[in-house]
Order: sequence, then structure tokens, then C-alpha cells
Amino acid sequence: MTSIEKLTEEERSSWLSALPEWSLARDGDAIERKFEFADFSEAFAFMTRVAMIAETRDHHPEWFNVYNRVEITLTTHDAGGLSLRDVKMARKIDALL
Ligand SMILES: C[C@H](O)[C@H](O)[C@H]1CNC2=NC(N)=NC(=O)C2=N1
Repeated sequence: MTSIEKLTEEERSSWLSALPEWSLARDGDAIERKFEFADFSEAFAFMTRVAMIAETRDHHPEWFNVYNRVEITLTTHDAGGLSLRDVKMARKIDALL
């Protein structure tokens, strides 16, 4: 499947322009976005929904949570960098909000 291939620099910037809330991290090998919720309960409810998506797609986030803040980093370990799977996952996550 082509979506497992690591995106080129050109593909990265082109896909990223459609994801304005996400920024490149780790020398372009990942994307990240920070979220803030009303409280821990809201943050964890969001994480639960992201977890369901991750399981369905077999594509899992790296993330960090403190109280009402959630930071998500998406990268494709199997591709050693950013792939279309990350872009699609970011879109799904954005659609939850
Ligand atoms: C065996 C399993 O399908 C793989 O390890 C999947 C699981 N979840 C994954 N998640 C992410 N972010 N990258 C991967 O390469 C990946 N691979």
C-alpha cells in the first residue's frame, strides 16, 4: 500500500498546508498538535475517541496529557517518518473537535 511510504519533502509541505493546526516536528518526520480542553474529563474523553480511531486504523499516536492539555505527535514507525497515514489520522482527529 502506498500510504505506508514516507512522504517526500515536497509531499509533506503540500499535505501540511491542508492541516493548518498541525506543525512539522522531528525534522519533518512527524506532525504535532496541542489541544486544550475545559478539564481532565473532557481531555480524556477526547483521548478515548482518538484511541478508538487508532485501533480501527492500526495507527497509534504518541501523546502526552496533563490535566486538560493533550499533545499529539503522529509519525509512521513502519515508514521511519511521516506518511499519508499520519495525514489521514490528523484529519480524523480534527473532525472530532
Ligand atoms: C504490527 C502493527 O500493525 C504495527 O506495529 C502498526 C501499529 N501502529 C502503528 N502506529 C504508528 N504510528 N506507526 C506504525 O508504524 C504502526 N504500526
